[in-house]
Amino acid sequence: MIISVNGILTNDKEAVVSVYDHGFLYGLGLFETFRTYKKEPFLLPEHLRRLTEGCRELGIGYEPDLAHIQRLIDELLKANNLEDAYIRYSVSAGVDILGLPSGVYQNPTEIIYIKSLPPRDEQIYTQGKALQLLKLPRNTPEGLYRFKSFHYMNNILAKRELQQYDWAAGAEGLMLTEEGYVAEGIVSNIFFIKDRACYTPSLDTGILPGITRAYVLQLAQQQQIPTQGGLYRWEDLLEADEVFIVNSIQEILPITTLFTPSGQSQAVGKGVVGPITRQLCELYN
Ligand SMILES: C=C(O[C@@H]1C=C(C(=O)O)C=C[C@H]1N)C(=O)O
Ligand SMILES: Cc1ncc(COP(=O)(O)O)c(C=O)c1O
Repeated sequence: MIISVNGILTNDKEAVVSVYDHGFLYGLGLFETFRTYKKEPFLLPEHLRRLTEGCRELGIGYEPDLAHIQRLIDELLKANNLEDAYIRYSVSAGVDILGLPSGVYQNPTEIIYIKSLPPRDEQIYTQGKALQLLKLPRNTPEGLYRFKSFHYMNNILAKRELQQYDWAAGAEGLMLTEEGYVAEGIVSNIFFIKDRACYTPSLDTGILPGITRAYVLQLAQQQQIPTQGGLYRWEDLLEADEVFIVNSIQEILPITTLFTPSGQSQAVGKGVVGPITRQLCELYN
């Protein structure tokens, strides 16, 4: 694939970063993952805003420029002959001393990855996916709130646990906080519907403030569906009428089966994709 490294289109097999890049040395980097629809990146300003705020907090001297990124995305789509693509826009802190930094990172490394998207599985929107409760708790954020940082060890350990559950092939893994509150999926935020109201874990649980989470909350509010962020337990999902998960690549994914770590399973509501989930899926994008 052709990717962009500091604005230069590069064959991904030849792209290199320094061993002194603090993204490599200390995981000090942020990224945004989003998709394009017929060459148009979806919710790009919102992604750039989250990236800007993270760079500011971490002292990475980098300010995303919408026109610059849009131009690079256009070039990458053309170079890779794609229209609907998975884009990962990464900014690492860049080269600095061997040791923790003391000031602002002045030479960040900007990398834009691109890959094709898997074919859309229409069955998910009729039959739904499974959600596997994991034993591994969600770690606490790096700072006062969670960055979309390179630090995905907790997520990767969660995926390794998920792979132990033979019955959960294709499921998303769900992590709880240390206190036992519903947090988020390995790569998704979660919602549930009860008595026609829409609930999602509060950002106070330390979850990623997902771009799609915010967008879906807006969609629900525009449809006069009551929404609430709060502290919820696994039992709330067991008693829910509908459950779905969201992220910028997979959009809104209905959940119709819940699994515990012991393999016990339960259908969500009537065991079919619920009406509000269907309504939000139809409204998405
Ligand atoms: C982990 C990445 O991005 C996340 C993964 C997905 C996905 O697999 O569907 C979607 C968006 C992000 N939550 C990444 O490395 O791009
Ligand atoms: C842990 C986690 N939560 C939530 C999300 C969804 O975030 P977004 O809607 O910004 O893609 C992701 C996706 O990157 C994620 O990795």
